[in-house]
Amino acid sequence: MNTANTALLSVQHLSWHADSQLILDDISFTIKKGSFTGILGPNGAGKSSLLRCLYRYVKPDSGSVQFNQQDIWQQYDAYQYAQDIAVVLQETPTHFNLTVHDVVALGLLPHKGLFTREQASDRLKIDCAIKQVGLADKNLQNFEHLSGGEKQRALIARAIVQTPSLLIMDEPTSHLDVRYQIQVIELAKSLGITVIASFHDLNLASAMCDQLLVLDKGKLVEQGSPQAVITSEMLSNVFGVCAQVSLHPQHKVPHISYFYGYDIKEKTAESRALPHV
Ligand SMILES: Nc1ncnc2c1ncn2[C@@H]1O[C@H](COP(=O)(O)OP(=O)(O)OP(=O)(O)O)[C@@H](O)[C@H]1O
Repeated sequence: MNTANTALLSVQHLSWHADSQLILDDISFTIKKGSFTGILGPNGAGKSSLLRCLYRYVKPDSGSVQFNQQDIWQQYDAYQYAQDIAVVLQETPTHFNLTVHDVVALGLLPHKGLFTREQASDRLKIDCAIKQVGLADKNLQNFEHLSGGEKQRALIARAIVQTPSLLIMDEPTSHLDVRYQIQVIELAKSLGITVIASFHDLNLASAMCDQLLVLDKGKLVEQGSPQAVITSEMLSNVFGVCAQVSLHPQHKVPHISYFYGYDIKEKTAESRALPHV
C-alpha cells in the first residue's frame, strides 16, 4: 500500500528547543488515516511537547508537520486547522456555570463562531454526541459537578460535535479509575477517526493502539506495532523497570508483568529465561 496516500499526518525531522534546551530531537513518523497511535515515554520525555507541535500550539524550530499533505504552519491558518483537529487535555478546563450541553456545544465554535445562535440541527448533533458518550441524563447538569471520567467523556462529546479528522489526547486517562480509563479510550477508538494519545499505562496502550511511538529524552527511540515495541528490553532501557512481557489472554497483545525489588540488569536477564505465555 502507498503510505503517502494513507498518511493523515507526517512529521519529518521535527526539533524544538525551550530555554536553550533541546526538548524534541529530530523526530520523524507518519500516522495513517483511521489509526490509533499511542505516545509513550517516561516523565519529561517530551510527549506533551510533541503533541503541542501537532495541534499547532508550539511551532517547531526545524522540520515539518504535514496534515493531509499540507504543512500546518505554511499552508493552513490556525482557524482552518482548528476545524480539523480536536484536542482533549489531561487537565479539564474550568467551565464555571456551563452545563454539559453548553460545553459540548463549544465543539461547534470552530465551524460557526462565537455569536451564532444554536439551530435545531445543532441541538440534534449535540444531543446525539452526549447520548453517544452515555451522559444523556447529565445533559443539563453543571459541567463542574461531573466526576473526572464524566468530564473526559463530555470533552470527547465536544470533540465528536466538532467532527474532526484527528483527535489528539494528552494523557486523557491520568486521573481516572481503571473502569473510566478503559471506557474513555474505547470511546475514542469507537469514533473511527484517527486518534493520537499519550499514555502512562503501557498495558492500556498495548491493548488499544495500532501503533506506538516511544520517546526518551526528546528522541523517538522506538516505533511500530505493540508487538514490535513492547519488549522487556525496551522497558528496561527506556523506563528502567524489570518486566516480563507475555500475551494478554483476551486479545493476544503484549501484556506487561512488572517485577519489584530487583536489580534491573539481573532481572532482565532472568526474565528472558522465563517461558512466555
Ligand atoms: N515551555 C517550556 N519551557 C521550558 N521547558 C519546557 C517547556 N515545555 C516543556 N519543557 C521541558 O521539556 C521536557 C519535556 O516535557 P513534556 O511535558 O513534553 O514531557 P512529557 O513526556 O509530557 O512528561 P510527563 O510524562 O511528565 O507529562 C521537560 O523537561 C520540560 O520541563
